[in-house]
Amino acid sequence: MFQPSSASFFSADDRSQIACERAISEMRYGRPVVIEGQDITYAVLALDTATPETFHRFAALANGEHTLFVTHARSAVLDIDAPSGLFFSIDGFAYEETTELAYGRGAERLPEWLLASRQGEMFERLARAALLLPAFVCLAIKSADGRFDGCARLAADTFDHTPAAEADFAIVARTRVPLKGIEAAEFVVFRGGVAQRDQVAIVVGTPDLSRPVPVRIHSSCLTGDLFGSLKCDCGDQLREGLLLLEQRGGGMLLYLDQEGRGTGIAAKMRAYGYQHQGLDTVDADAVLGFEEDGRRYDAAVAMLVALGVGSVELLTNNPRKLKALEAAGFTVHRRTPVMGVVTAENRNYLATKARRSGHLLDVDTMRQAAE
Ligand SMILES: Nc1nc2c(ncn2[C@@H]2O[C@H](COP(=O)(O)OP(=O)(O)OP(=O)(O)O)[C@@H](O)[C@H]2O)c(=O)[nH]1
Ligand SMILES: [Zn+2]
Repeated sequence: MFQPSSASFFSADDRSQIACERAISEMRYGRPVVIEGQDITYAVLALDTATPETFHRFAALANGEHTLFVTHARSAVLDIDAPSGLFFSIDGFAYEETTELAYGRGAERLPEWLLASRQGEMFERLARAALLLPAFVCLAIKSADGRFDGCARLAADTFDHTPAAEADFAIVARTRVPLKGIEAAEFVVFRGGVAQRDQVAIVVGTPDLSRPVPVRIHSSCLTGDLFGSLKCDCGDQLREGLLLLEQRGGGMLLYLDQEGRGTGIAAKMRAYGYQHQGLDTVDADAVLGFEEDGRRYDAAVAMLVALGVGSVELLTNNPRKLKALEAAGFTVHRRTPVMGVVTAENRNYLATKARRSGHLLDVDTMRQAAE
């Protein structure tokens, strides 16, 4: 018979995990959340989902003591060196002025600021988990401050517990889905991670698990994968990758729910807006407060383990994926490049990835090969 290990359904770790999930959900609804630190407790409002009305309500309650948290990447865009981000004093700032300061290109006056300490990294991770821009209106409060009664609360160190949750994935369904040109494809659906979103692995053929398994780890790209956007090479890589797996006699493609390098479709479209103004893919993300590439591969690791894979041939040009798998204990037997087609529209994007993000791409050779 099942014996509960304690009198309560939830363990302490469960509780902090739940607090975190609730806070993320509340943020996406545009409501303030209380974050209890060892030294300071903050009420925070994610600017991405705030409205002028909620912003001004928060500001009025704050009596001018509220600040704007921005990340290291955003601080650097504003020419300030702040390793863990910083807090701007925004007393008297209107909503539009604050959003401009947080992720616009025309911030006219920089108010006084204070460096953030470790809490900055926590704010950044929270925003990433919520798929929101990493900019928060903050107010230091006493833990029992009645002004924020009813708000979701979480402990600042909650994220120290989440890596386990990020890697907790279970298979919920697997079934055959024949694809164009690939008769033997099986979709294996996993559920888990912080947001319990579903992720899919596509097993092509019958890979020999006793040998290095050909694996492609692909981050979702709605525009490229589905609509054939000319701005990137993702759709080509997706289809090329699957065909390559078939040619190898079997392999696996992990289709990770990491739109926009994990920033989400909304942030990616904002970044495209800045790219139309002439910024490259790295600088456009930085204006929005994002580091160059903050993707984690815990889900990929968990999926490969569940599928019985130990050693891989990795189909990628991205050395970070290689490092992530090696750090998780996989043997990367070899790396095979996956090339899309170079076009006038994606040439700069690919060149930026090679030049600034360390991708192993020789864009000129690719273009000549395509001609
Ligand atoms: N933020 C941002 N994301 C982009 C942009 N263009 C494409 N993406 C995203 O970048 C990711 C591309 O990921 P992957 O297909 O894993 O490719 P990769 O990291 O380039 O590595 P390999 O293809 O394995 O060499 C997808 O999540 C896209 O949605 C952009 O300009 N800005
Ligand atoms: Zn893409």
